[in-house]
Amino acid sequence: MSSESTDNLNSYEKMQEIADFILGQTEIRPRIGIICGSGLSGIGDLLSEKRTIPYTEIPHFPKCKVSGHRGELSLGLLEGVPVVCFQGRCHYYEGFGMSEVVLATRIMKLLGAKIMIVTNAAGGLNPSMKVGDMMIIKDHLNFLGLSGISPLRGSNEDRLGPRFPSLTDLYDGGIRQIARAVAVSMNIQHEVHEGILAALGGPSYETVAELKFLRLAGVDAVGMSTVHEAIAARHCGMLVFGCSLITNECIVEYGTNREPNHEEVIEASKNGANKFATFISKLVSGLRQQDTIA
Ligand SMILES: O=P(O)(O)O[C@@H]1C[C@H](O)[C@@H](CO)O1
Ligand SMILES: Nc1nc2[nH]cnc2c(=O)[nH]1
Repeated sequence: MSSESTDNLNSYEKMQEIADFILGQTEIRPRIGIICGSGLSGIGDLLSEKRTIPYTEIPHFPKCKVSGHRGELSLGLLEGVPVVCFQGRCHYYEGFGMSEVVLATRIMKLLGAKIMIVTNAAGGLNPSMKVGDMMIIKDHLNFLGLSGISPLRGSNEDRLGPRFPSLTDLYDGGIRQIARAVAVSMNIQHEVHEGILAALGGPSYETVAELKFLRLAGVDAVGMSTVHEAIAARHCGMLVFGCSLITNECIVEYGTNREPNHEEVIEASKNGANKFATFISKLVSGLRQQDTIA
């Protein structure tokens, strides 16, 4: 499929076909689905009894092309929990339609996942956040969604969820609590923040004026993804946990001669990837112990 916006993946039957194809490749029946952000595909390397499928082999599946995204999924056991890990995502700015952007989310639901863990690389706007820190997403400000660009636009698929879902407490409070406890157990609580993610359209980074505006609005970190998947996950009844790796400090002053760039984002996520992956795998272990995935 081309990366042009075809937005033609709304068909439940097509999604079921994709899910059936994946289920036919493995005995793993995932309880948790993970979406890996830029440079964070290493989470999938921690899986045992792993079966990896390149997106190019999956019927109808869009092919993501941004560097830092591997373009494959892995099914296996993480801390003994069956999971599916999407190592690479499609972004709206690439030209994909929203139904392609959230396809992985809907597929994990059809594979049987109850919880979605969604991750991304984000710019740190809150001055207390340093490159390499993590931010548990407490809530989001979705600038695309506020103007009607939604994965739920179009006729509703009732087999997935309701026409008018609520997004109150979208990022599950119980899972966030477990994540905070994991941070303490790893002695990284000073590096693990909790805050508001703003989603912008990208692919350009933000202007100084936009960042000043976002700061006034209470935003802690800025990204180009994640919120659409979170909305689609809530729509189809999954619990959502979101976590950002802070890959760059937002430049909120003029004339500094500093600029954000994707190479810096990838470099920072490479450096932070191991700790981030350990944090996510310990969270999965915590979810198993609390029977959240039963
Ligand atoms: O897939 P994510 O949201 O982690 O990727 C971020 C947003 C852009 O794709 C890119 C910007 O550097 O990283
Ligand atoms: N919008 C946005 N997304 C990012 N992803 C990684 N860094 C950034 C950033 O500074 N801004």
